[in-house]
Amino acid sequence: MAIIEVDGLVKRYGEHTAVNGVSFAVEPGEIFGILGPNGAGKTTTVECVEGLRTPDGGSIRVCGLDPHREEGELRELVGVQLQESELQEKLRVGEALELYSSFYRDPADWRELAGLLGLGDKLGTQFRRLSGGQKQRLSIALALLGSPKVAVLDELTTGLDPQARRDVWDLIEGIRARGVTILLVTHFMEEAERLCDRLAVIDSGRVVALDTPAGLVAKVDDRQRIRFRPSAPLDDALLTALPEVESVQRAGGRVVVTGTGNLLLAVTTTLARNQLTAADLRVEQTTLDDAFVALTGRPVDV
Ligand SMILES: Nc1ncnc2c1ncn2[C@@H]1O[C@H](COP(=O)(O)OP(=O)(O)OP(=O)(O)O)[C@@H](O)[C@H]1O
Repeated sequence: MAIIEVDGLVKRYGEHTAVNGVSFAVEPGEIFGILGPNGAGKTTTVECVEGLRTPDGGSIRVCGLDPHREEGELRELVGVQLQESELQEKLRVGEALELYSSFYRDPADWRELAGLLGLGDKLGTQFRRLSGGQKQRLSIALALLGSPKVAVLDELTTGLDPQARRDVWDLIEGIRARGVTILLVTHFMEEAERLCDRLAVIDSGRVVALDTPAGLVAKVDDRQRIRFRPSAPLDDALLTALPEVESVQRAGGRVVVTGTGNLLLAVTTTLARNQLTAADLRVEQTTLDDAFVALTGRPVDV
């Protein structure tokens, strides 16, 4: 049974419909991503899931509870990542963890959690003295203090350098391995591809696609492109005769073959049969970026 069920969610701000019939279901133990351009309605959707906003239509169940009506009970089951601005600059890491753990009936051991998140030697450090990555890890620790079944993480790695971002990804995978279901809002294709089991792409308040990262890419385009330099002049007809090949072009001394299926095997076998080899061979496939542009009509804004 799904641990999060969102069915036909509608949320309006005055005349503006920010979320217009969003539906998705998250299975226990999944990392489920919500991806979309700026203003698509991602944050509004997860704020409704967290019980922070009242929907204007549709229904939501999280661990079987209605987040709006049963917010008190939900607090014990759902961990929400705090925004940076919500923590006092002078609060020390240990104080913040102790304070926030007092909000839960059955909190996790905050010292152990700090160790797990690499903050064990920062307990006496004021929030304002932490690096971006440390602040982010603290906000994740705070989201996990109540030993939640579900963690909702919004723009998890925005503002982090590539190494800190990768460290946070490893951390999230570790948290999932402990059985926590994760609902993740993200702008980053690499993050979505690396972390998420499934993704809902939201655009203008609607789900435009819902699939695994690989499924989204395949839905949009399963074509591949191979580039190489042939070891001797090549007759294009050898390649265009192959059922896998759609087109053969030349670019800067290279042959560019576009096609589907097991294109690489078909092309390399044909070359070998004709005593040719391919130098500088590169295979390019449609990426999640390409899929996002095809689905929403625009590149993702960072
Ligand atoms: N409190 C609010 N009052 C009025 N309009 C709002 C409010 N919060 C969000 N909106 C509007 O609702 C739409 C959806 O906003 P939301 O923050 O959910 O999008 P988002 O996909 O999370 O965007 P971003 O990636 O920029 O954070 C936007 O047009 C936004 O301007």
